[in-house]
Amino acid sequence: MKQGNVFKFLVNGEWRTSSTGKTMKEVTPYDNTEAYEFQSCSQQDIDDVFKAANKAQRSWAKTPLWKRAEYLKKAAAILRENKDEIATALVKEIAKNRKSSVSEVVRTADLIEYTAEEGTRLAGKLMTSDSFPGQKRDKLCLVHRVPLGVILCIPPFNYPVNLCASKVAPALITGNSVVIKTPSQGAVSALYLAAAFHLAGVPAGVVNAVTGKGSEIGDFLTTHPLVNCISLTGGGTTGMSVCKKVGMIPLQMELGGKDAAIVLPDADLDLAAKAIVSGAFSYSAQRCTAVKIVLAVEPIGDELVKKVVEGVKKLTVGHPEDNSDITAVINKSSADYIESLVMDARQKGASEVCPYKREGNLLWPTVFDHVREDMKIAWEEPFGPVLPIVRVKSAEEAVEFANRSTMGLQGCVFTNDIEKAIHISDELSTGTVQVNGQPARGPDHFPFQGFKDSGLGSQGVYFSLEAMTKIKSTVINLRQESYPMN
Ligand SMILES: NC(=O)C1=CN([C@@H]2O[C@H](COP(=O)(O)OP(=O)(O)OC[C@H]3O[C@@H](n4cnc5c(N)ncnc54)[C@H](OP(=O)(O)O)[C@@H]3O)[C@@H](O)[C@H]2O)C=CC1
Ligand SMILES: O=C(O)[C@H](O)COP(=O)(O)O
Repeated sequence: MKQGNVFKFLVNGEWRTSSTGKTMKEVTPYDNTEAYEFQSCSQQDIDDVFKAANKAQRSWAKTPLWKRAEYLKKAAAILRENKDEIATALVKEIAKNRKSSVSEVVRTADLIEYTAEEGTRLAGKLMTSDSFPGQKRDKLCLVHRVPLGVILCIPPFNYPVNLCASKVAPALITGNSVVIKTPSQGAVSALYLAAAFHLAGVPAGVVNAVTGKGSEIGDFLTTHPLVNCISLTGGGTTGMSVCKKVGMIPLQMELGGKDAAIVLPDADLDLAAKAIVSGAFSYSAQRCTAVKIVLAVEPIGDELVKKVVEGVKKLTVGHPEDNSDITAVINKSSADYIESLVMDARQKGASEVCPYKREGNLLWPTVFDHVREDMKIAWEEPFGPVLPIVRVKSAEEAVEFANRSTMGLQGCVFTNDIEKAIHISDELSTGTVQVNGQPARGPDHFPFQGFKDSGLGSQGVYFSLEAMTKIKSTVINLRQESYPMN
């Protein structure tokens, strides 16, 4: 998959260099040294990839389901065998700490195996006409779930292996072929995922992967006539712009979040503080499901803030190879953006209870208390280690505040009163509400969806299987009614 140190792209079962000979280089987030070099795919390359995917799909769809499942299981085993090498790529490309990088690979193998199993159970159904008023039982409807065709899978930088597999595995088991557009930061990690399917013996053209900048090849990819579905995880701006450009094809969009943690006065504050620290700062808060705002219902504000600050002080800051909790954010422009939110909150008088500090792209975990709604940090998604805390007077005020966000991915509520928790869950405009726990996508078979600007459709193994298939029915019109008897 590479020539010298330069990685190739995967087309029709073959690792190739770009037709233009153009490559691009990627630097590590933590010291700006070269991480990898890979192909900058041209429109010609992309055309070749779609043609191959389109051609391979029909025979793949006719491959028995048990056999497709075997390929997936083999790919999962290959990932497990190579978890350390793939983790090295994750460490270098996206500065995820080593332990979390290894778990991303293992979690991905689990996800692929689970998808293989679940996919073999995805059955159609038989419907009969006599259940509808006035009808006789003279029509049998065979309802099948059929593949969509070629799925364009676009993962983000923060889970280039796992969020790629969460699209590829359900697509393959349901008989689709895939074109992976790797994220520019994280491209090699995603290529390793493609390589696992290639090495597992998946037929040529079924799994393809292109590399190149989204800003250069994104439009050509997403508007290509041979794309039958796009599954994208990324920022709201990217998602929205893709939605506006593509025609009438199914879309699965997992976009940004501004997940709120609502802490009620009767909550177990130790539990809440622990979940908030872990939820807000894991992988330096570069998770769509990170806790991005705390709404502390008085009078527990002071006590909660004290416990959160104690937890934050225990976080380690440094190099991903040292398993630091906080590592460099993805690039300079991200660090600059986060800093601009910090300066805005500082200037407008928020209390900096865990102070901001920066060395290059490494940002120390920062907590602002007494954040007000005129501060940008109350609404924006920093995608970096800065946590705003807002004091509110009631649960109703907390819900109203959270619902003013344009995003609606997840939210969480801490309380010992399950009735109140259910009521708040009913009221929050988010795809998921966690009770007494931090927001999280996993376990990966749970449904995962955003309301409002946070997305379109649902992910999660079974829900992705549904998303990557469509219903086809064959109606058998009988000359006489059919009532099977014992
Ligand atoms: N809801 C969820 O599940 C998740 C949401 N996110 C959100 O993603 C953002 C951070 O991830 P990040 O990777 O920076 O997001 P981006 O939106 O910048 O990129 C996501 C993916 O889209 C590609 N892309 C960029 N422009 C286009 C285009 N015009 N057409 C097609 N593809 C394009 C990128 O390629 P390239 O890298 O080459 O630009 C990348 O592969 C945050 O806002 C975060 O909340 C992240 C993870 C999960
Ligand atoms: O990409 C993301 O940020 C995720 O979908 C979040 O996944 P996680 O909750 O497992 O970190």
